[in-house]
Amino acid sequence: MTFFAALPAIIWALMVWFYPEWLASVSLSVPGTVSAALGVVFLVAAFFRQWQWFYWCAWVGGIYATVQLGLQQPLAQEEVSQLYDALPVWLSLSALLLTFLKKPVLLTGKGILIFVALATLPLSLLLPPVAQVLALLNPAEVLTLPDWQQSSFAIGLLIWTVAMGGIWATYLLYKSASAFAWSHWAAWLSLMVFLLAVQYQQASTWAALAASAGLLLALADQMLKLAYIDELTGLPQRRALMSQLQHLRKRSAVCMLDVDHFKKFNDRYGHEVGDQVLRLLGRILKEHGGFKAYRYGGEEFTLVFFHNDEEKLKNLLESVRSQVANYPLKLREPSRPESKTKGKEARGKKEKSKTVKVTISLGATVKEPDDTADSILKRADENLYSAKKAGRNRVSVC
Ligand SMILES: Nc1nc2c(ncn2[C@@H]2O[C@H](COP(=O)(O)OP(=O)(O)OP(=O)(O)O)[C@@H](O)[C@H]2O)c(=O)[nH]1
Repeated sequence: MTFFAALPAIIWALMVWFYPEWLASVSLSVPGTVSAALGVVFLVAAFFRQWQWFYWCAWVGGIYATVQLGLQQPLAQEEVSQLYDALPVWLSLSALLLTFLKKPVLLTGKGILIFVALATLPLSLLLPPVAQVLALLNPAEVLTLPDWQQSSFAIGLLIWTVAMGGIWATYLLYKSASAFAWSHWAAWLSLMVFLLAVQYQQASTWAALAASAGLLLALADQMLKLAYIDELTGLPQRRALMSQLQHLRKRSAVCMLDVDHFKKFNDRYGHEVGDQVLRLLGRILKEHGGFKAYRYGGEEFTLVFFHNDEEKLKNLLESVRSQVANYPLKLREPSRPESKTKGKEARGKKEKSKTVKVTISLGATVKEPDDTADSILKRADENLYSAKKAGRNRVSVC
């Protein structure tokens, strides 16, 4: 789903491919459209203190400014054509570097330096010697196949864009990347597509707008996650649950679930190991299927079922309970050696690990016609209490 941040770039690429005449016919006459779009991303990112977005805004802004200053004349001029050949190299190298660079917080010396460099370094391409060197590396030039020269697109550039874009997108899919990571790919793609569509009026403006829209969508996704997703387990949290419970279908059921003796567990193995248990539980619930899981708070989770078949409900909950109870959780020895020498000795030996098991109790109830969010949660909680009272590590449904 995080792929949606790339949609503006994809739409822009499809428009260039299928309806280039449409691009020529629509005039973006409002002055400063791109500055306004990047300004919105800046403002929203600053408001929510999402500094990482600033680097990509600077990257888009710097390249857009360079294009405006250097590429608005006929490509036949030598300096302009050198800049045109140098741009794909610059775009690709800097985008990859920025993706993999460990970025500091913006408001530090290093952060500000990187930000300023991203915004201003592309302007160095306007100096003929720099553009000349990069133009020599131009992969598009190397890949240009003479027979295809008649095409309206620069074929070498197209092959380069598809190849690099494809490898990058496969990597993002493989990594189940965030919307933010997709927005980087999208910003790069938007600007590469601009180079392919350089002959069309206002292509650079459309490209920068598509890149900004991708960044803004990724920012919206981040905001939703901050508001609705629990960081520790990756499950939706209480706010999302309450909104789901407001629109519960007629046939549904709710279950409250709680880790048994979690306080003792925390006291014995430490809070970090406790967190490990909660993360594991989150993963089991997410992967189990048959319900939607939420972290209610602390060591309590809520499951929402979209049916009210009690038999099916009991079987599912029993399956979750036994999966958790039988999961051997491997713990690293918590005690760290006091001295470096001891540490080395310890690392030389095989790392000791200990296996522990945790159990959960579950209380569920099916929806009644006049139930509210609070009343159904209260009944599920009472059933959870019964399961605890009956000895824990069990399911109570009624
Ligand atoms: N590690 C960790 N512990 C948490 C977190 N949230 C809540 N806890 C701990 O969960 C424990 C809950 O303890 P209790 O409510 O007494 O429940 P319990 O010990 O599980 O006992 P029963 O529910 O009766 O089986 C407390 O010690 C909290 O500090 C968290 O995010 N991480």
